[in-house]
Amino acid sequence: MSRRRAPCRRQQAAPRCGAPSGCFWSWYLSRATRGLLSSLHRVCLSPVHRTLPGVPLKTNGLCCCCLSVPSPDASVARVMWTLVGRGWGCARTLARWATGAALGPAPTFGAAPESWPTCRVYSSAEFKEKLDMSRFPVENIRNFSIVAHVDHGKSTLADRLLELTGTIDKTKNNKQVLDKLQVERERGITVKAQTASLFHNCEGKQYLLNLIDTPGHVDFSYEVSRSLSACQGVLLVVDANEGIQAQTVANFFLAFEAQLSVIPVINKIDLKNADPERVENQIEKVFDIPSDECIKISAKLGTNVESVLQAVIERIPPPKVHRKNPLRALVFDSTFDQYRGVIANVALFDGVVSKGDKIVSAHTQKTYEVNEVGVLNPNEQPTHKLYAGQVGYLIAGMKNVTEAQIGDTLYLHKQPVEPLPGFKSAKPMVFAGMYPIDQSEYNNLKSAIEKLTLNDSSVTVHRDSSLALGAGWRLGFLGLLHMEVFNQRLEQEYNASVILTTPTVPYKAVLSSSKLIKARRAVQKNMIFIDQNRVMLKYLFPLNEIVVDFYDSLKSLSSGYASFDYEDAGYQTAELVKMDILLNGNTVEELVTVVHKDKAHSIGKAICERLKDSLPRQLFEIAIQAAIGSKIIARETVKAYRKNVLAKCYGGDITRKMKLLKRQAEGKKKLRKIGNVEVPKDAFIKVLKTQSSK
Ligand SMILES: Nc1nc2c(ncn2[C@@H]2O[C@H](COP(=O)(O)OP(=O)(O)OP(=O)(O)O)[C@@H](O)[C@H]2O)c(=O)[nH]1
Repeated sequence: MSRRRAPCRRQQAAPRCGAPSGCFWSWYLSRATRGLLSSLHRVCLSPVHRTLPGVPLKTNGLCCCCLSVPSPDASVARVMWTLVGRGWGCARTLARWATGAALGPAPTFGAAPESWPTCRVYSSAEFKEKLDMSRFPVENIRNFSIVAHVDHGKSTLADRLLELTGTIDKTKNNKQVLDKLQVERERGITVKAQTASLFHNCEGKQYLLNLIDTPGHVDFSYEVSRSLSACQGVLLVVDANEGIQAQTVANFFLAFEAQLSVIPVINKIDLKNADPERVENQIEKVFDIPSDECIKISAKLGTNVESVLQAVIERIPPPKVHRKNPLRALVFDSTFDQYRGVIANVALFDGVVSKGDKIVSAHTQKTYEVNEVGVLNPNEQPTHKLYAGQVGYLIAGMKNVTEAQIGDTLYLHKQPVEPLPGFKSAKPMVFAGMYPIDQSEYNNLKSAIEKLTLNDSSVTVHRDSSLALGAGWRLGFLGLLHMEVFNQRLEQEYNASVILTTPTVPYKAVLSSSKLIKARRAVQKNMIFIDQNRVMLKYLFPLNEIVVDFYDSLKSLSSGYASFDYEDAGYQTAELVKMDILLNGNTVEELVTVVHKDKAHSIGKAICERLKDSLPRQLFEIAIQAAIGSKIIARETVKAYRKNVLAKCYGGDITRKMKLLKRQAEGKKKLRKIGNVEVPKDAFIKVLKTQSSK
């Protein structure tokens, strides 16, 4: 007897009813509760929905319609009809889920209950209206960055702006939401500029506010300068207690040179020691901005943050762009997604771009088809099109990281345009060698470095190799923190472990045996009094003196009050020496360093001591020496020793002896021979670590 199986849910006829009835919604909920609720969550979080009168958001992402009606079925129905009635096609998505129509034709809606708004059926084209960015004419767009000195509250202010515009919920967990990277969360600093598009309703007009939260530390200033290219204004945030600091000045001048509107925002007015009036005076004196233009806020408590939004609309001009011209889009940032390829952040200076368009990269001249365009809200939110003046993202099947250059111009196929100026390339200040711990990991590490440098284009990469550490790269960074963060991101985001060699700075050497070069210490260039308590000092320093621990020493000496910024002042003559490390008279190439003459002895001694601790004793004595030219400045000795692996084998079994000797021979393969001395790889790593901590 054949058994008939009960029809599965998908085979059951989906109810097609007009007004939501009990059975319709029960079926709907039982079938796709999870998917539905997550969809509903998005709907309710959508700023569009937020603007519906009488539908305020609740903290868990659902709107009050969902929460205020006792029965979940009824609440879902109510949300759907409310949305439909207001003309938002997202109800169609709900209906698709409700009837299983994602697998078949879209459902037809009948009349809504009398007390609810009238509904209509949306075609799929109309459905896309929700994300139709054409509803933001150029005059309703404001593109701005938040810039400040470290910890003055940029990310906290960004949180409040996201909350005020309904982009995120106001919950305890929503802190520094634009600091998305693990390294940012762990270190509590921003290292990567992040974009968010906010939809804001002001006096009956819908505004599109594109906000870029930037890092404050000097090592990431390249992120700031790039972000400013997509903006017409900046919020210059100044701590009401600390006042103007080094990066405040540096960032102001970046914005000033780019001719952007600057809105000074004095933050942390809630602090006990806050003195906003003093900071106002500083701002007037140093930047020549009238003190009445300063907005005093507490980003933490949300005090007066609405005035910031108002000022953004009133004081920052809309972008000057032409939508009717052919597309001209600047790639100002990009990331790599292993499934979708390169995701390029673009600012549109002219024209329109939509899914399906054929675009060309001015840099590579390659043509691509656009798979997706959208805005960051703050997560990716696909849109139908992006228009000139807007900032968003674009995915166009670029699978290779070298195809998406930051600063590149994208244009439509067969409609070439003059490329945008792009960006000045970053000038690395600190260099270090990077090697895989295990050479078999070389290709994986190569791919990881390529992907990460796509997201951090200020790092320079050149291939390098070392006899001790194998094939690797020579990387250039903007500072020591930048180097540490890059290394940490490699580990956290790409699961790569690497050996980083001593950070060094670039030198220009005149190769002459007789010429000695006169040393130069820091030279004071000028001194400006910002107010009664603050002074700005300018010095010319040897770069090597400041990259490693200068910042920390300055902070501890001044109890945290002094701040520091630097820029490249070109090459200067200095009394530098090349220090060799010798093992039994043979130079160890990996440990050759350039050091200041006065520090050569202490550094040489430390390296010799560490090498002595790391070298295994061998059959002969090993002399470890630090030398400048032919002059030995430090020496350590490793005493002779013979390890007799057969010592414990008394007579007998020859196979056991062979095994022990074989194991010893294998161990020796991991050693590098310098002259007659065998050096394990670990020894190099330990010594290089000492040098970097010096
Ligand atoms: N009391 C007080 N603290 C604030 C206020 N705004 C920010 N903070 C605190 O200041 C610290 C730094 O805030 P962030 O928003 O991370 O500063 P940031 O400028 O983004 O920092 P970086 O991106 O690393 O330069 C955090 O501990 C915040 O809680 C404020 O208005 N009042």
